[in-house]
Amino acid sequence: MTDLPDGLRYLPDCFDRSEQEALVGAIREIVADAPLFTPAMPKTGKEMSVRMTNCGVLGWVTDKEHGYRYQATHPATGRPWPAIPDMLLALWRDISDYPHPPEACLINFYTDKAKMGLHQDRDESEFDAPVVSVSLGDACLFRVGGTKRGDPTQSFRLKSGDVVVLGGEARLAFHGVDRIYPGTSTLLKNGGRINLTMRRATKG
Ligand SMILES: O=C(O)CCC(=O)C(=O)O
Ligand SMILES: [Fe+2]
Repeated sequence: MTDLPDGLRYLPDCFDRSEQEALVGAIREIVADAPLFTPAMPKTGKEMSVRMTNCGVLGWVTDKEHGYRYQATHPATGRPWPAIPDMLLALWRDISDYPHPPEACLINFYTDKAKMGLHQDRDESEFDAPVVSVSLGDACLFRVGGTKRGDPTQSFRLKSGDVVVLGGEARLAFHGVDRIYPGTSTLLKNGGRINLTMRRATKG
């Protein structure tokens, strides 16, 4: 991990165990109101291996018909997304270096076999704000490269309580999750990994 792209910050152990437990409690409440759904790729309709939901005034969704987008309501219930928990807003205030709050917090749930292909987060119209990512539960192998798909990549392990910031030059860095390491955390009763990414979708 000698030369991480400029603007990528890795903040290990940002949340201690009791804070992680509090976050999981808050996520459980969110999921009770805004159930996990299975996202599908635009056009092909191929389902992703993660399940997801959101909190915030906007949420990121995707389906075969309408593709990647942010919207104010849950695709299945039609209800507004629940609020972003205060602990996450506090993290954003502390580390985002951006003067407005995040609008969306995407919640990804990975089972043992789930992964996420290399991609850029570019459905936002504000790239001055970073994407702030929190990992909970089982560790994963995270891959990050440059701003072009073919750029060299490097991989490192993210564990429960770690935070990654994709900002500055790295805001549009390609990244993905190659694999989950089952049984590496006791945080989630049934195992798996939760990733939270706070995003600003519109200009402040
Ligand atoms: O799970 C992760 O660590 C990354 C998630 C991600 O890149 C995304 O939701 O766009
Ligand atoms: Fe991403």
